[in-house]
Amino acid sequence: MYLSKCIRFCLQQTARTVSKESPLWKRYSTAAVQPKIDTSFVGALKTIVGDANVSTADAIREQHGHDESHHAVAMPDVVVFAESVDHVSKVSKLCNDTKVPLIPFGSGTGLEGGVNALQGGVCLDVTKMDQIVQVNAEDFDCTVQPGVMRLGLNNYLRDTGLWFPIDPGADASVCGMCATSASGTNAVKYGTMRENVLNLQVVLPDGRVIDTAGRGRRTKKTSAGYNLTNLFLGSEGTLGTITEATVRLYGIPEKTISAVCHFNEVSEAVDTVVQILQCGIPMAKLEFLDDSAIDCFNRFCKYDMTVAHSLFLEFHGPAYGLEDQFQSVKELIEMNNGFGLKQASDADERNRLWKARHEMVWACTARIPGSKPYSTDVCVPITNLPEIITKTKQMVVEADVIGPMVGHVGDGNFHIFFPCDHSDTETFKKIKDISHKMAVMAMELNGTCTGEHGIGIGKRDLLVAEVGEETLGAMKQIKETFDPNNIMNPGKVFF
Ligand SMILES: Cc1cc2c(cc1C)N(C[C@H](O)[C@H](O)[C@H](O)COP(=O)(O)OP(=O)(O)OC[C@H]1O[C@@H](n3cnc4c(N)ncnc43)[C@H](O)[C@@H]1O)c1[nH]c(=O)[nH]c(=O)c1N2
Ligand SMILES: O=C(O)C(=O)Cc1ccccc1
Ligand SMILES: [Mn+2]
Repeated sequence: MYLSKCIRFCLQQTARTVSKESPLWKRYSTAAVQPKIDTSFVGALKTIVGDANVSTADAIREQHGHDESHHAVAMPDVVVFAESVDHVSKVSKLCNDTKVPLIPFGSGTGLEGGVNALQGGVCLDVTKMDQIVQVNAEDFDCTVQPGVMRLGLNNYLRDTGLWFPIDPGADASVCGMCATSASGTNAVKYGTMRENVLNLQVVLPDGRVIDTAGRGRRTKKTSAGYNLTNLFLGSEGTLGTITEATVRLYGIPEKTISAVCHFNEVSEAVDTVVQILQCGIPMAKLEFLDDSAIDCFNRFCKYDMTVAHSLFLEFHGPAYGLEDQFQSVKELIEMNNGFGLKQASDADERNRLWKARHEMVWACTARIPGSKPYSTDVCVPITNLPEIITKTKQMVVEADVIGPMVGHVGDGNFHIFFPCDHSDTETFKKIKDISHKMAVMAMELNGTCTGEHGIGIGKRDLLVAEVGEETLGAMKQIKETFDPNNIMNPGKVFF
């Protein structure tokens, strides 16, 4: 009760209603940066990284001025392609000395407008730094530069029998995934980036290069000082540029079982999930798709899957015992009136099943040509999932908008995939309203407004409601300590 009162109070205080006039924002906001980008500044950049690595071409700036989300394009003044840590360090120092915004760019697959250059400035594209620095196969870890993509890393690792399991739907850069604290369908078993990063090399805005756990450290455990690694996970380019990540790896499971089943009621599907987790069955993936999501991907991928609320399940492990886990889950599905349980018979069928899941974003945006995804991304403790899912589904039906529901329900995390077209102002208003109500409801249920996509531009007004005014103040102090000139991705996370 107290929590919910506090959240309502905070929301009244935030930008949604009182915007930057709030005393809260006056107290904590950092001064806006005025870009000073002229020919001599561009010349200085060229001296650092070479002429070919600096671009002011409109097409390149446009490409770097947005991610995959619906947020309006905001072009940087100039795009710089770094080829080394030294480049990143010198460019950062130049921007800091001249108070020019600096926005790190991974692969632009973010969903909260993270790379959009709200105040112009320099977009620092790190994709050319694409070396896998080290693989310590026996220790189950590896170190990568910021241009290494998760799928490329897994291709490289295949012969070692190891893999990196964190799997946001897009093929993102591993360091970009650090920056947003990403996760995906495998988080139920393997966790998110927070549980899987051992060390980060970061270039601070003034050009200093630090290793968050100390140079070369890659232990599973450490009690040495503050956890700076975790500070940079989810920092969304606002504290520094990540130039190396040391991440955990896992053995490719000996056996994998994938399956799908259906339910007539949302509540039956979600109750099944809660019971599977409460029984301690070690699932690898546990994904929910509602009837409207299945309908979308049947149309998009020309599938003929039963149009009903569905659970997509996967088990990883040694061959011994895995079938028993499946049988236990089967019983729970039957107890909750689930039907049509079907195991993928081979790797091809399994890939087909999961490809369909990962195509969902595009299947939904295809429903409204020209639309872009609007990210809703709430996460609650698992016992509160049935309530929020049921109420959210009701809101979407009542508003009569296209809004398929897809959830990493094994983590208490789910999305409504709203295809968003800004020119349809009436629908946009409805989408915004449902999204806001979902976030408030999640917070009232001890959850978060973003389980995996981040705050970016879209959820800045919710951050204070989520963490409270004092905690937001502490976050702002950290920001000011690392980035006193507010050059790092200004306007993101905080107003
Ligand atoms: C179809 C589809 C499906 C999904 C998703 C996207 C899409 C298009 N995502 C979102 C996205 O893939 C995820 O946020 C990635 O972590 C973004 O990585 P990029 O390399 O693309 O970062 P991108 O370049 O988009 O940058 C994102 C943010 O990180 C910062 N940044 C990037 N690289 C940095 C670096 N080296 N140092 C410091 N800051 C840096 C940027 O400044 C920005 O603020 C997702 N996510 C998820 O968690 N779960 C999911 O299920 C999905 N699913
Ligand atoms: O597919 C997912 O799991 C995502 O996180 C992608 C997503 C979620 C919500 C809106 C758009 C894209
Ligand atoms: Mn997701």
